[in-house]
Amino acid sequence: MSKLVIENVGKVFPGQHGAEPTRALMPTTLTVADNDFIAILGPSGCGKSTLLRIVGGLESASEGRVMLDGAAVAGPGADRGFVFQSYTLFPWLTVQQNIAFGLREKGLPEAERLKIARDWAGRVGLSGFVDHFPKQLSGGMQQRTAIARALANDPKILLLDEPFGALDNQTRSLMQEMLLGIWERERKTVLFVTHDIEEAIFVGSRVVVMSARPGRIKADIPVELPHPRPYTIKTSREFVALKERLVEEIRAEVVAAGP
Ligand SMILES: Nc1ncnc2c1ncn2[C@@H]1O[C@H](COP(=O)(O)OP(=O)(O)OP(=O)(O)O)[C@@H](O)[C@H]1O
Repeated sequence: MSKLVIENVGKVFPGQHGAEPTRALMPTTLTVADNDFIAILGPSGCGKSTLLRIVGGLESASEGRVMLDGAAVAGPGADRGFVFQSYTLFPWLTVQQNIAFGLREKGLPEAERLKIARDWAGRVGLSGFVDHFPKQLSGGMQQRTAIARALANDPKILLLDEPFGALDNQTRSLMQEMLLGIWERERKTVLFVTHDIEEAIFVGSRVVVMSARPGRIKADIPVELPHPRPYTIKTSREFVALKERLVEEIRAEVVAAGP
């Protein structure tokens, strides 16, 4: 059964101060199976974030509808876990308290919230940092915390918008492995927006390529690399062939998008 159905979802932003409206997203249809890991690639401004924000209920669609487990999405909710590129932790809370934060809404007693948070801190490699505050953490550790916070709530779907975009290459690579490891163990349904072709192939079970603005889906390519995927898979023949194909797809769109 489909976990998520995005049905002819489009977005037009009204023009500000008499300007023309902006079409950010052409009517787009995408069906996501339970436990799928969809990487969404596309040139800057093609509407990737807009699509993700509509699924997250942070933005309303101008047309079409989003169904999650058969129910229409009508706003934000704890059944969707969001992680953004910029660090969004509460600076006055520790790592453990940040991870536990969303669990309040579930009405769990504090001891249980903190236990779940400690467990998730361990799963993202932050066991020794539960009492640290965000300003004491590197960017990578802050994003580990944000991912743990999103997952601690046990959402139906995880929505990641360039979560590793601000990290250096080495950290980014470690974060990809961590996220993929969690997915391989826990089997979550994930929508993951990225600019990075290699990242999309490494983590994704499908790569969806969007066209230049206003975006629509121009290719939907299964990644048939086996799991578990060690980072060395990035130099395998299959990986390199898929990367070459995607470079061509994206290049055409970046050229079409213009400077
Ligand atoms: N609130 C808004 N009001 C008006 N226009 C907007 C708004 N949000 C986004 N847009 C426009 O919609 C288009 C799509 O934006 P969006 O951020 O979804 O693209 P993106 O593919 O995620 O880009 P990037 O990869 O650069 O983050 C862009 O032209 C953007 O300027």
